[in-house]
Amino acid sequence: MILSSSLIIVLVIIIVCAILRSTSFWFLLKTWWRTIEDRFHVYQFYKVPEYNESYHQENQLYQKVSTYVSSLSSIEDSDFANLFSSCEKSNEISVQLDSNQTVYDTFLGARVSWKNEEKCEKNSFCRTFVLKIKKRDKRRILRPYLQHIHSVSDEIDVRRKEIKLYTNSGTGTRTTDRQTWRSVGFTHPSTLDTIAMDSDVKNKVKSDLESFLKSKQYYHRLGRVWKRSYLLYGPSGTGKSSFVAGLAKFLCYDIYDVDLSKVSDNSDLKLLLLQTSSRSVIVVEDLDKFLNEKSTGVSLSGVLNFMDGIFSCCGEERVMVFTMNSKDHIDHSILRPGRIDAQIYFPLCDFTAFKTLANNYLGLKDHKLFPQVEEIFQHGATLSPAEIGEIMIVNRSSPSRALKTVITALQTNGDPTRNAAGKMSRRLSESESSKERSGDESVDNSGVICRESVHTVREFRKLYGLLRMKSSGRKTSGGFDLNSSVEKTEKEG
Ligand SMILES: Nc1ncnc2c1ncn2[C@@H]1O[C@H](COP(=O)(O)OP(=O)(O)OP(=O)(O)O)[C@@H](O)[C@H]1O
Ligand SMILES: [Mg+2]
Repeated sequence: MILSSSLIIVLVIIIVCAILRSTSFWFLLKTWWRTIEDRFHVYQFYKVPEYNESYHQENQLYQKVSTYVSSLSSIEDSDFANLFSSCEKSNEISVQLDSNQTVYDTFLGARVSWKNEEKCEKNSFCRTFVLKIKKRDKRRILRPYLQHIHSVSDEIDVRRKEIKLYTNSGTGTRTTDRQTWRSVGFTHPSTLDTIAMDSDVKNKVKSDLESFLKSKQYYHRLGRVWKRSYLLYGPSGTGKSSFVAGLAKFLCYDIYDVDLSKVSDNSDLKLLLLQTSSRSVIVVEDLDKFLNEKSTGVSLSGVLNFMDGIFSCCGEERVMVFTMNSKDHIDHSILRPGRIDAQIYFPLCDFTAFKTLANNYLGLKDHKLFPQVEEIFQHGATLSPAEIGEIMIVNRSSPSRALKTVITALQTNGDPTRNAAGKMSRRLSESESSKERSGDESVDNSGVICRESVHTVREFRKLYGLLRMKSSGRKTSGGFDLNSSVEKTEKEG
C-alpha cells in the first residue's frame, strides 16, 4: 500500500516536472526569481564602448567582448538574437546578441550579465557592452574575468577566423574618418600551396614568418616595432597578389589593402595605419608605379614612415607587403634593410613552375608532350604563370590540347632572339602587336594548334594586357631572389 502510494507520488512529481519543463512556465519562474534576487544586491556597471573617445580607434576590448558574448550558451536564452552564416564557412552559424538584450554568465561562482546597448547620438551610431557585476564580487573576479574573456576570444578568433579584406574607400571629413576602412570577407582561393614557385623560397618564407611570429619578446628587447616587411617584385601575372592572399591565409591575418592613390596626404596615411588592427597583413600594391607617378599629396617621407610602422599601435604584430613590377628606378631608401626585410623575386614561368601548374590546373603529373615543353623552356621561351594558367583553364577538358596550346604560345611569344641578352622577353614586340590587331594569323601557324585555341591565345593575351608595353627592367637570372637582408637578419637573430 505504502509502496504503491509512494510510486504514485514519484510519478506525479515526474509528470509535473515534465510539464513545467515543456512549457514556458519553468523559464518564467527562473526570470521572476532573478528579478527578485536582483533587488537584494548592489551592482557595479562597466561600459565597453565600440570606439574610444576621439572616435578614431576601435576599442579592441569591444571586439573581444562581442566574440566572447556570442560564444556563451546562455545567449540562446535571450529574447532576441541575430543569426549569421559567414561567406567562407556558410555551414557555420553564429549567434549575436540583438540590441538592448541581456545575456548572463557565471564566473568563479559569481553571476554577471552583459547588455548590448545601441544608441544613436549626434548622427553617429554608438554600440556599447555593459557589464553588470555584484559589488561584493567585483574585486574578486573582475580582473581574472577580463583575462578569461581575452583568452577565450583569442582562441575563438584563431579557430574560426574568417579573414577580412579591408580597403581604404577614400577619406572623408574628420568626423567620419573612422569609416575609412571598409571590410568584406576574404574569399580569395589562393594558398601558398597553390602558388607555383621555387619550393626552397616558399619554405624559407614560411619559416621566416614562423620565426617572426615567435619573436615578440626579441623585437621588444631590441626596441623595434614587431613587424616584418616583404617586397614582392617581378613581371605582371607571376603570382605576387596571389602570394599575398596565400600569406594572409597562412598567418590567418586580415588584409589591409592600401590604395595610395586614394590617400590625400601623409597625415591621412598615418591615420590609416593607426586604424589597422594588429595581426594583419598591410599591402601596398604597385608601389613603383605610385612612386613614379606621385599622383597625390603623399610624399616619399610619408611612405617611408608608413613602411617603418612608427605610427602603428595596439600590439603592432604586422606583416607589410609591397609589390612592384620593377625595383630598378626605386629610391634606395625604400629598399634599405629593416624597412624591407626580405625581397622575393617572382619570375616568369620555367619548366618546374609549368609542371606545378599542369598538376594544379589539369591534374597532370606527366605527359608525352612534357619533353617538348621542357625543350622550349630550355631555349629561353617563357610566359607568365597567369598566361599559362589561363590557357590551361580554357582547355581543361582536353589536357593534350592545353599542352599544345601552351607550346604554340611559347613558340609564338618565346623567340629568344628577340632579347639581346639571349634571355626571353615575353612581351610582344610592337610589330607582333600590330599583326595581332590587324588580324594576320600567320604568326599562329607555327605550331600544332586548332583554330579555337588560336582564339583562346588571343583572348588571354587581351585579358592580361599582353599588348601593353610594360617596364622592361626585370631580373633575368630566372630564380627567386630572397633579399640578402633577410639572410643577414637571420644570421644576426
Ligand atoms: N606562380 C603562380 N602560381 C599559380 N598561379 C599563378 C602564379 N602566378 C600567377 N598565377 C595566376 O595568375 C593570375 C594572376 O596572378 P596575380 O594577380 O597574382 O599576378 P601579379 O604578379 O600580382 O600580377 P600584377 O603584377 O599584374 O599585379 C591569378 O589567377 C593566379 O592564380
Ligand atoms: Mg598583382
